[in-house]
Amino acid sequence: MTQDPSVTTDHPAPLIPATSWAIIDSTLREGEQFARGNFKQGDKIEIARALDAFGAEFIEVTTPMVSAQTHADIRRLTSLGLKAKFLTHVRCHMDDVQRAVDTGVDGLDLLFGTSSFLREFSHGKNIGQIIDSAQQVISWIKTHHPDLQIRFSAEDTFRSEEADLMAVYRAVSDLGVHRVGLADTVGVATPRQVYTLVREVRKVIHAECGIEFHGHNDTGCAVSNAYEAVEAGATHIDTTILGIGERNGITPLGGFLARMFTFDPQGLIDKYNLDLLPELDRMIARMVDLPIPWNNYLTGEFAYNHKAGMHLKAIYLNPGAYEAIPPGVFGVGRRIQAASKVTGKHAIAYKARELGLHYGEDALRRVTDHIKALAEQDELDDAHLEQVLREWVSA
Ligand SMILES: CC(=O)SCCNC(=O)CCNC(=O)[C@H](O)C(C)(C)COP(=O)(O)OP(=O)(O)OC[C@H]1O[C@@H](n2cnc3c(N)ncnc32)[C@H](O)[C@@H]1OP(=O)(O)O
Ligand SMILES: O=C(O)CCC(=O)C(=O)O
Ligand SMILES: [Mg+2]
Repeated sequence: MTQDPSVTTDHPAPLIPATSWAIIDSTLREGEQFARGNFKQGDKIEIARALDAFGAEFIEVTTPMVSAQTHADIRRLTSLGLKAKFLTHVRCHMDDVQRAVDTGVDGLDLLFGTSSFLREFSHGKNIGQIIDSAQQVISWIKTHHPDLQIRFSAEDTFRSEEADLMAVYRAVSDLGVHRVGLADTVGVATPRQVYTLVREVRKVIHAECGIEFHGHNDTGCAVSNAYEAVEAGATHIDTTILGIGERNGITPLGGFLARMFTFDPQGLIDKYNLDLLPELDRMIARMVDLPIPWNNYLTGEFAYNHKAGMHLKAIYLNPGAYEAIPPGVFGVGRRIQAASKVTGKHAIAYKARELGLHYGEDALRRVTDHIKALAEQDELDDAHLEQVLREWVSA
C-alpha cells in the first residue's frame, strides 16, 4: 500500500477553524444519566484523567445536590490538578449554587426549562419568574464568587417560544454570564433550526458571551446539529464519550470530532491527542458493559473496513479515495477485506503480491472468479484466500 496521501493538513484557511470552538465533555454529567452510567469515584477519576490527557477543554460533572458522595467526588476530581476546567451542572436555585461553590469547580452551568412542557410539568415557573431567579442567582455568584464562569441554558430550547428565549438570553447576557446554552433536550431540532436559532441568539447577547449547544440524538441529528451550531457561531459543544446520555444519548465526542476534522485537520491535531480516542471509547464501553457499536464513528469494528472490488482498487492507490478521514490520525487501522464475492482482480493481485506470488493477467482473472464463486458458497477468510492463491499459482 502507498503511504497514506489522504492526510491533507495544508488547507490555507480552514472553513471552520478548530480554534473557534471548544468541547465541554459531559460524560461525567449527561453520561451519568445514561441507563448504564453509574460511575464510582474511581471510574470518575479515570474518565476525568483520560479526557484531560485527550485534551478536552472542559469536563462537566453532575450537580453536587445528588448526594454527599457526589459532592465528595466532585471535590476529589477538582483536586486532581488537571488542565481541563471543571463545570458543574446545577439548577438555577440558590440552594444548588451555594452547595456547588465549594466544590472547587471553575464554573457553574445553570439551567432553567423555558418550554411550556417544562414550565408546566417540571418547575411551574413563568418566564418572568425564570428571569427573576436568574437575576438573583447570577448576581449572587458574581458578587461572592467572581472567578467562577457562569453559563445559563434555556432547557428544551427548541420547543420554547422564540420571544421567551430572546427575553431570557438577553437578560442573562446583561447580567454578565460567560455563555448561554441552547439545549435540544428531546432531540427534535433540525440542523436548519439550530443554525437559525444560534444566529438569532447571537444578535441579543453581548459579543464576548459564548454560545453552547447541547443536542440529543433521538432523531439522529445530534452530530449535524452540533456542526450547524458551530457553523452559526456556537463556541462550545457538549459531547459525551460514545454519546451516552438520557435515552439514546447526545452528540458523541468521536462523531463530532470526525465531523469537524474534515474542516480543519491540522487544527484538531494541534488541539487534541486524537489517537487516544479508541482508548476513551473502550474505557466507557467497559464501564457501561456494552460493546462499541459496530458502526461507531472512527472506532467501530467496521468503521474502516473496505470490501468492494471497485473500492479496493482505488484504496490501494490512495486510501483517501474511499476515506474521508485517515484512520491512523485517530489511532485506528483500516482493514482490507479482499476475500469476498464482491472482490475484484486488483485486490486479488495485491494480495498475491503481498504473498510473493505472481499471477499473469489470465490466471488472475481465473483465480479471482474462483474466489468469488467460493465466496458465493460460504464466508471466506484471509487464511482461506491465502491457501487458494498459493494453490492456484502453480496450477
Ligand atoms: C435535561 C437534563 O438533563 S436536566 C438535568 C437533570 N439532572 C438531574 O436531575 C440531576 C440529578 N437530580 C437529582 O439528584 C435530583 O433530581 C435533585 C437533587 C436535583 C432534586 O431532587 P428532589 O428535591 O428530590 O426533586 P425532584 O428531582 O423530584 O424534582 C425536581 C425539582 O427540581 C425543580 N426544578 C426543575 N428544574 C429546575 C430549575 N431549572 N431550577 C430550579 N428548580 C428546578 C422542580 O420544580 C422540582 O422541585 P419541587 O419539588 O420543588 O417542584
Ligand atoms: O444544561 C443544558 O444546556 C443541557 C441540559 C440537558 O441535558 C438537556 O437539556 O438535555
Ligand atoms: Mg441532555
